[in-house]
Amino acid sequence: MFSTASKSLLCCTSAIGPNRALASILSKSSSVISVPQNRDYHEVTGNIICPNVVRGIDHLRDPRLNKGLAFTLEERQALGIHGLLAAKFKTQEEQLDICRISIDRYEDNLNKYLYLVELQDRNEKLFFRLLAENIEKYLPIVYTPTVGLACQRFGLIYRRPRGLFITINDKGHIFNILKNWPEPDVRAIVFTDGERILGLGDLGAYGMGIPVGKLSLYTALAGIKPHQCLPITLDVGTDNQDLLEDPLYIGLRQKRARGKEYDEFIDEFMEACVQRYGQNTLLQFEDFALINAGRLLKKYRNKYCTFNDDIQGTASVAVAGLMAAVRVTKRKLSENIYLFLGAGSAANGIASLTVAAMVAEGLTEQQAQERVYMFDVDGLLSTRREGGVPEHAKAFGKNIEPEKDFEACVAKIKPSCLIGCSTVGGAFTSNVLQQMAKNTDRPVIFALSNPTSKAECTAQAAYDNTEGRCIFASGSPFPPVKYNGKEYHTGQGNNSYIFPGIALGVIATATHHIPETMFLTAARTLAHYVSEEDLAIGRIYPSLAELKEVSVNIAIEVAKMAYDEGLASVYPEPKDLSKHVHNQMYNFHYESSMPVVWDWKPEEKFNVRPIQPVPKNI
Ligand SMILES: O=C([O-])CC(=O)C(=O)O
Ligand SMILES: [Mg+2]
Repeated sequence: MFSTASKSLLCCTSAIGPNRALASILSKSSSVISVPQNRDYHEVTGNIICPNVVRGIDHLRDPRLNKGLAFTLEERQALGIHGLLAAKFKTQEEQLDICRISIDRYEDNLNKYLYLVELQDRNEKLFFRLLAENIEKYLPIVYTPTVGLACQRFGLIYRRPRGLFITINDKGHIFNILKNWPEPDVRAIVFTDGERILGLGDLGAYGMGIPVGKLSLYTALAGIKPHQCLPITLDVGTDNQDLLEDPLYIGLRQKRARGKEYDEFIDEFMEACVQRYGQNTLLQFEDFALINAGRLLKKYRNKYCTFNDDIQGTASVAVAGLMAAVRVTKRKLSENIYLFLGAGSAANGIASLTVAAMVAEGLTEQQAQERVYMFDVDGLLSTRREGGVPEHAKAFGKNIEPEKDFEACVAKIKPSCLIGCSTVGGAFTSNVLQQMAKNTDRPVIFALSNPTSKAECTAQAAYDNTEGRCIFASGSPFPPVKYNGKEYHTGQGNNSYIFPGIALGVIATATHHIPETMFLTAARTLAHYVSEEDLAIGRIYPSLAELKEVSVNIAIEVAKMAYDEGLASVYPEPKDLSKHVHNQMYNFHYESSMPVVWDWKPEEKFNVRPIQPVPKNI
């Protein structure tokens, strides 16, 4: 049986390229350098290029070296590629124009996605510069929401592999697989087990698009060098029956490993990562299901340099939005009543960080928790309901009358902030939204589930049903809203405002673990970026165009905190942290490929004695 995903036909660009393995097998941990004999291999790892093992044509075939028509005449001749390119010499700017024109020709976003994937495989610097300079335009393609579609269609669009697939069958050998990754200087690994891909559910090995997309933002937004980033999918099977029957499915065709087998696998993975790349390697959990996300974070957070983006990154961006909204509602965080739809990892992460922010305003933890309500598939989290309150959300259960009807709940509890983390598209009905408008003068409404189809309501619906009085944010982008003759540009409360900056700060200081307070620092830094102009057009986040600046500033604040709290391992502490952070960053512009030539004068300072006759039979 074909899944819906694989049945739909696609017209796509070709991304086929030579599938050559890259050269260096240089393991930090073993400090053994082995240079493969295969002539097709060459030594290009990270910033290090060994010219004696890079053949001329590799400068065109290797995406990290390729500049296409931007190679100068001198470079073409010196590298032995003259004649392999058309006569025209182009600047990177001219190439960027061509890229934009080419992408604009596609109407279908998935084809735009494929063009960009192919560009990344062909010319890395051009890809990242294009993305970094056109964030508003291309972020929704390489990232949410289009990346969600790409994951659903992954079996069809899978061409050149990117990242590592480690399966449950590799248990006992994970370190050996990590050794196959050619880059010796990985600083950050984003990994998923594919069980909760955005709001789309269990996509198994098709989830690989997510770590790849997240790491594209590491580079484009925070300038983390591409060779320092490694995307990994942990393939432990899938419980998605549709995929198990999909002939195009590329993952293990078996049910998910669970329990002891799964836990041992993740334990081995975490340990193998630090064994291969060092104790300070940043390990970002992405799109794990509720049953694993929270407990694994708790298990590893003080042992490794790790965080869960869906819990902590999402929490940080949501709290930043709530902080910025204070300037409009004139209500302190501790004066709101919060109702969450969904009581999963994202909801609990946001709720906990909001509690921390309310405590910072002067409430006790208990007083702060009393202001937070949650509603899940079984209704309001009431200690009196059948089955009680799930363990992971215990802090937010209330001793009140159970309620299974969400609309009734919104009327009864009268929240001033409604936060959707339910993955139920359209769950904020007109009635719910109208009730929010009755509850308070300026209701805060966040529809955070991704991608767009899973958002709890659209931006337009939120404005239409609250007489334009709401403060709205969503996880996926929405087009501008028109209300009462005015246009509003609502913000995207997506963790992309947070994780690249956190990662840069952590990497630049080699922080050995990441405390919760770092996410509060990131939230405050982000909230400071929201200008009066942003608020005037309905946006409680800075524009996506400012994402790079925001990310670098989050990194600097995180770096400061790492030193203040004794978490950094880069010593001595740099005098100028901002400069230190900037110094680590990727250069999006082409650099010269000319061999470096320098003066070298052999000096014969000594009078060498004449060669003596060599005695025989020695
Ligand atoms: O990827 C995104 O857009 C945000 C996120 O982490 C999720 O929804 O899981
Ligand atoms: Mg996620």
